[in-house]
Amino acid sequence: MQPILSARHIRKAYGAFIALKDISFDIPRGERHALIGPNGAGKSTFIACIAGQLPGVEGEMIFKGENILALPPARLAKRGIGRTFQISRAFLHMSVLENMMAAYVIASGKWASLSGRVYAEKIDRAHAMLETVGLAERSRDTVADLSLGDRKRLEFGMALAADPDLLLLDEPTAGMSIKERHFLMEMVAERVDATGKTLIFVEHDIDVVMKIARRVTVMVRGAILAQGSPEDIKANDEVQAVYLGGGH
Ligand SMILES: Nc1ncnc2c1ncn2[C@@H]1O[C@H](COP(=O)(O)OP(=O)(O)OP(=O)(O)O)[C@@H](O)[C@H]1O
Repeated sequence: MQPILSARHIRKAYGAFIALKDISFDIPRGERHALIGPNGAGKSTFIACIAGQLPGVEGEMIFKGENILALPPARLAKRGIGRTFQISRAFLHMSVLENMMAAYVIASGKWASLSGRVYAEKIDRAHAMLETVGLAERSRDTVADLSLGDRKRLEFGMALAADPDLLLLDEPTAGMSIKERHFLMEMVAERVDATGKTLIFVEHDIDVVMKIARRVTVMVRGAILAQGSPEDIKANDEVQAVYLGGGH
């Protein structure tokens, strides 16, 4: 099967510093793929390259057969690439339901002309998504009052509102307790599989990676060190030496 995403010789420099040296790999449709590696390896830079958030990226990023490297984030969203964003400060004092509604309105691209029927339909979808991400009981609460774990669930639900084919999550579990991390990522995996999406996520917790990823790419200093199943990666001596063994 044709991969949903093919990175070909991706190179990105910040001034004189080369953050991504020559990254090439394929992601099959429906895969749950983890990017791991020590701090500064280039994981976030690579995610930002796919999401169209960085200028001056060289190479080719083929998504569903089209080179998307020069496309701005809004066009990428339309083509089916989604990522989570932190809920901005201005929205923290709105309710959970209002934030989810906003995500549906933004995803539809119809800002100004919400007819009563369209509005009712979006409310229904927003309620259904809150149910899906386990926040139905919190719909009237203010986002600022949510726990970090619940806020991440909401951000994930908001990213799903655009129904992306490829979902990018950059350290979705950062700052969470071990229990919350597993709870969030099990829900993410279940949703990704149930809706036939493809997932690329950056994760530092190797236990979460082992449980959630079907395949893992290990990055070190802007290059790929290893790629394989979570079991292969854990057993790889080089990966143990530079990352998993704790010597980083
Ligand atoms: N805007 C920038 N300007 C200059 N250098 C940058 C910029 N953004 C990132 N870098 C550098 O590029 C390298 C890769 O950074 P990146 O954030 O992609 O790594 P990472 O693997 O995601 O690290 P972490 O796990 O710490 O988030 C780092 O050395 C970082 O300092």
